[in-house]
Amino acid sequence: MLEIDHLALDFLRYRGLWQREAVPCLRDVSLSLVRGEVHAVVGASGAGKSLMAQAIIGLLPGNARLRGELRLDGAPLDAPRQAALRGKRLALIPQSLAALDPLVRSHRQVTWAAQRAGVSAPRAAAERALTEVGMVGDSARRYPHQLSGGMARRVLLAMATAGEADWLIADEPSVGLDPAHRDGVLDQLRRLADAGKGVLLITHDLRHALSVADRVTVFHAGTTLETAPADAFQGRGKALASGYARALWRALPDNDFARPPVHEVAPLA
Ligand SMILES: Nc1ncnc2c1ncn2[C@@H]1O[C@H](COP(=O)(O)OP(=O)(O)OP(=O)(O)O)[C@@H](O)[C@H]1O
Ligand code: NI
Repeated sequence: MLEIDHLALDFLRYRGLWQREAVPCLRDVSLSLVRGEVHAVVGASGAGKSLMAQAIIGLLPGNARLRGELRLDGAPLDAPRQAALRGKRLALIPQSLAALDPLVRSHRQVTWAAQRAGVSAPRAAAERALTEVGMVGDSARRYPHQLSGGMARRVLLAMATAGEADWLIADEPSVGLDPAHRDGVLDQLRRLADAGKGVLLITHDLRHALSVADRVTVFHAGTTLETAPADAFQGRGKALASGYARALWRALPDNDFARPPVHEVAPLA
């Protein structure tokens, strides 16, 4: 089990020449991932979802101050353990396409990821991972600048899966993809969970989350408001505990199409 327990995060920044102040970005984030599940985290832009992903994997900027606790299989997931497990047992599909190395062909980057993870036949693992995301033949040999945004995102997914990690943190893995490829990516995450991996799917799109997730955590202004089973999102949302989660659900076109709750987002104090 991968547990995130009351995580809070501030950024330290200079105010004037001498004074430093802490800018809060995560206030209270708790959720637990289990193997075999797709756990979606849904929330508006700027809510802190990517910071949570970076905190789990241990790749926060140096001026970040983190509180709270991360645990993996009951033991603290501290910085040395994150460094030891990153890319091996714990993989991230980053939100930013800039994570690709501009000077290296796609298939080589995927092979390196498999090598770093220590799999026994990295080339074959890379080939499999690229085929799985539909990058075959010439397209897999391109440099990042020769890829479309959606292709680059699929290469990042292949890099994360080539190492056969047990836990996969997918930060907006289907953004910018056409519907067929988007569904392909979501199906793949589902299959990985069905094969016993733990998958955290970060997305701002509740509909996409509900199409694959077992459980959904609703994230708002640096706080996890509630975690609900996917089937709690039905009807008028009476099974949901928070007004914000209900509002997100009812804002979907198939429901009331109520005004999206984005205007109600309170600034972080
Ligand atoms: N390195 C940083 N230094 C200072 N503030 C940061 C830094 N990274 C992120 N933030 C701030 O933290 C907040 C949360 O950012 P984050 O990227 O986690 O949001 P998000 O929920 O992933 O949004 P999106 O859906 O747009 O990806 C934002 O207000 C952002 O400006
Ligand atoms: Ni993000």
